[in-house]
Amino acid sequence: MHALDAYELYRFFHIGDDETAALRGVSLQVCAGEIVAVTGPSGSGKSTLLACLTGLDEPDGGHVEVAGVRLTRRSQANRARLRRANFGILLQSGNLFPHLTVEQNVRLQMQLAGKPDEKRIAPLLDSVGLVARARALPTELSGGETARAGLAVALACDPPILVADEPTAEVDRDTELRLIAQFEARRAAGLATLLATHSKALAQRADRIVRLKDGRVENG
Ligand SMILES: Nc1ncnc2c1ncn2[C@@H]1O[C@H](COP(=O)(O)OP(=O)(O)OP(=O)(O)O)[C@@H](O)[C@H]1O
Repeated sequence: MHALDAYELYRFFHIGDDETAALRGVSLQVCAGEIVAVTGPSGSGKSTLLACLTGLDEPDGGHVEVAGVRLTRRSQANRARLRRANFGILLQSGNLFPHLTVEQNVRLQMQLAGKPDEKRIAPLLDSVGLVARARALPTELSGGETARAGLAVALACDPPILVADEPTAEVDRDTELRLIAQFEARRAAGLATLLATHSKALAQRADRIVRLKDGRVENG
């Protein structure tokens, strides 16, 4: 059984009379212990795909299964329950509460999942290179630091599936290597990781690359 399965996803956006087909029949699978990179030019549908895969957006066609359970076409509450149980999510819209520090955001995420673990917070922040910024508020972070703080929140409960949009955006080479090590540790632990990225270095370390172009998988 796959950790994550998407079948023939379609997503259309309408603005006035204009229609954008953001996803046009995208299928993909991610197994436990696998890192999959989604690449493609700006506007090819990566973020839309990640939102549909995590149930934050509803595809217009096709469906998504998480650990063999259908996620699509369920109530918001059911989707939220499945999301909480299965995913750690970092999307471009961000996942940080603005009035809480980085450390407090991570702690809250653990508490919400019913898995408080004070001892894990410092090592987790260290693994994303943010120990020195633990007490900073999101408004005090750079773009790259914000992405890494969001990644720490997404990783807080060792989710079975990590879905991250541009997790290494705006980071230097050393920090990127540190984040790659984090994803590889997930692979070794048998956890699934799906990353949308423009980074060649990151994509090269994935087990598989899914290339999107104009809402379709190019190499499927
Ligand atoms: N809420 C929306 N309303 C209208 N159009 C949208 C919406 N979200 C995405 N789109 C359009 O759908 C297409 C795919 O967008 P998407 O953000 O998924 O691409 P992307 O590959 O993630 O791009 P980037 O690499 O720049 O983040 C684009 O043409 C975009 O303009």
